[in-house]
Amino acid sequence: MKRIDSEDMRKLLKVYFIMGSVNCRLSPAETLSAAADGGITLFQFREKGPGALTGAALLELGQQLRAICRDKRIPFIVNDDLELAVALDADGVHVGQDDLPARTIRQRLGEHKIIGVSAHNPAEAQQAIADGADYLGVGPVYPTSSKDDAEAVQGTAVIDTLRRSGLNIPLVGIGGITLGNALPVIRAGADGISVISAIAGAEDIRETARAFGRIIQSGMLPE
Ligand SMILES: Cc1ncc(COP(=O)(O)OP(=O)(O)O)c(N)n1
Ligand SMILES: Cc1nc(C(=O)O)sc1CCOP(=O)(O)O
Ligand SMILES: [Mg+2]
Repeated sequence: MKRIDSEDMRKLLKVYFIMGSVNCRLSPAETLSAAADGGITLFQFREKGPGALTGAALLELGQQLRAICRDKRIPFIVNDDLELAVALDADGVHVGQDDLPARTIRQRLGEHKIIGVSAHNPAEAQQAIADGADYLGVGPVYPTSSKDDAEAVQGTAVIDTLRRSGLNIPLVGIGGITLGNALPVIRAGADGISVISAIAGAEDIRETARAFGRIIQSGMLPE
């Protein structure tokens, strides 16, 4: 099978929800189901941070969330962990600058799986593309409390810089994105937004996911 087409990838990035058990107010299954009903377009299982599950419990949760994504027809991406991704037959893997190189992931998974890479500047982005990335995650755009070791806040300027350097790869902004500040991320050149807390911690998860979709689709804030 062949690599995902760039235009299909851009569509998947529109409302990219990321979470693990530590991010959830409700159970992870309830959280993901509600977000899926609200129209998220892509999901990343990121079981990370204090209290994160390991071993059999990690695998069990992964299987549960994987099944929900299959049922709702949402591609399922695993963060960092290539072996977990293989065990869960994930649709792809996301890696950062301190993780396994995208080239290694591509060699192991083949052409048909989705590979995302975090990039913070044009040099990292160019390397990711050369290594076979299908999309970039760029951030933190705004201050975030969901990642202890996040880089310095970059604002939307980092996305603008990447686009002005001529990069046309599908790209998603990440870090501190909310319904109130998502639009400038898109206007700077991102194809979508990637969110943990604004959806996982929302009072109404389904409606919040839906509202992100409306903003990204219309390029406008709701009335
Ligand atoms: C879509 C997306 N973008 C960026 C990241 C961050 O990846 P990384 O820098 O490897 O940090 P961790 O998430 O592993 O802590 C991401 N996960 N997803
Ligand atoms: C997982 C992650 N990566 C980041 C990066 O900058 O690469 S910021 C981040 C956390 C995003 O969570 P929230 O939407 O709650 O701010
Ligand atoms: Mg990582």
